[in-house]
Amino acid sequence: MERLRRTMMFVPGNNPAMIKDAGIYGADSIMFDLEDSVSLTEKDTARMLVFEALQNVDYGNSELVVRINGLDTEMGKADIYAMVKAGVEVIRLPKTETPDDVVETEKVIAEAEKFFGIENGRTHMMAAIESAEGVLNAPAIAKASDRLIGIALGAEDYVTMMKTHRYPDGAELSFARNMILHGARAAGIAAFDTVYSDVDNTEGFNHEVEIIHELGFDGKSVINPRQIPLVNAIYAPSDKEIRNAKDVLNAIEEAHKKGSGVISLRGKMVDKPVVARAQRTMALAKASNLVDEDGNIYAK
Ligand SMILES: CC(=O)SCCNC(=O)CCNC(=O)[C@H](O)C(C)(C)COP(=O)(O)OP(=O)(O)OC[C@H]1O[C@@H](n2cnc3c(N)ncnc32)[C@H](O)[C@@H]1OP(=O)(O)O
Ligand SMILES: O=C([O-])CC(=O)C(=O)O
Ligand SMILES: [Mg+2]
Repeated sequence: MERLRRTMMFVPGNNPAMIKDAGIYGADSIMFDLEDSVSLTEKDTARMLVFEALQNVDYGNSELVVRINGLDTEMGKADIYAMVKAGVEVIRLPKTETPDDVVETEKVIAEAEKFFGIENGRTHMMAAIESAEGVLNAPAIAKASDRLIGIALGAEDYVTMMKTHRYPDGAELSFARNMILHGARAAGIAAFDTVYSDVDNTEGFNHEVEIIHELGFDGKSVINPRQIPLVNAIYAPSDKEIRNAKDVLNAIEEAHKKGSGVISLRGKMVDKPVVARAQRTMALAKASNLVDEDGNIYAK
């Protein structure tokens, strides 16, 4: 089963208190930031703090990601070398415009792995897409490296360069979201939605999460621990969905025993894609602590 990445929490790389406690909120992925939440004068300090944390702090099961500065800045190469040395799981490339940006970054990552005697390919990557050119290149970016685990929308930069801003209905992001989602799915990797900056606006946040959940995004970048349970609640399957998924899995097992790959359940056809969706529902239910090992719903 693929790794669950419903929430990826940004943590400013120059904030020791946030870095220290980032593991206690249950984010699927923690993303330490060396880029736009860190001022130029703090870049070296942030790189050092994140390096130390990656080596010394236990973040449990959370996946560890670092957003580096791009290679078009003077920090990019030093960020990559330090994070590879520290053993980061995923390097997030910001403001990706072209597949070449991914390839160039991968080259430096591979160099760094060789330099530190680390197994080639151990450091994974993800690419954030934050401009018109990046959006138009999303399918090619998603296929630019085997190291990529996913691509993500960076909507704050994107709407700025598109000469608009964020609206409650998300119409301004519709094309970018669809390009990124299709690019990711065509490449067989994950798709992540962008941050929602209005931290106190729970209703607006929930509305946005409903939209991206319906579209099929794997998850969303978050900027505050309060946003994590809200995403998880929307991504958690309902009791009805869980019961139906269990019935589907039981029905297909019966069908397989009879040598068939298709069966009817309450008048609806059950076949391979329906089974795959049921398996995903059960995995989400387990990750959300809604069912036991056998898939039985816990009493509430
Ligand atoms: C466009 C972009 O590039 S977005 C990506 C870059 N931006 C970021 O990384 C911003 C990250 N988020 C933050 O800095 C903050 O959450 C803010 C500024 C948005 C809001 O700050 P606050 O209102 O002070 O947050 P809040 O009061 O909810 O904090 C509650 C607790 O959560 C902690 N916390 C808040 N955000 C984070 C975070 N992102 N990571 C880890 N811990 C956090 C706080 O330290 C605080 O801990 P405490 O109770 O032990 O003191
Ligand atoms: O990637 C994100 O969601 C945050 C970001 O940098 C942006 O929106 O510009
Ligand atoms: Mg950005």
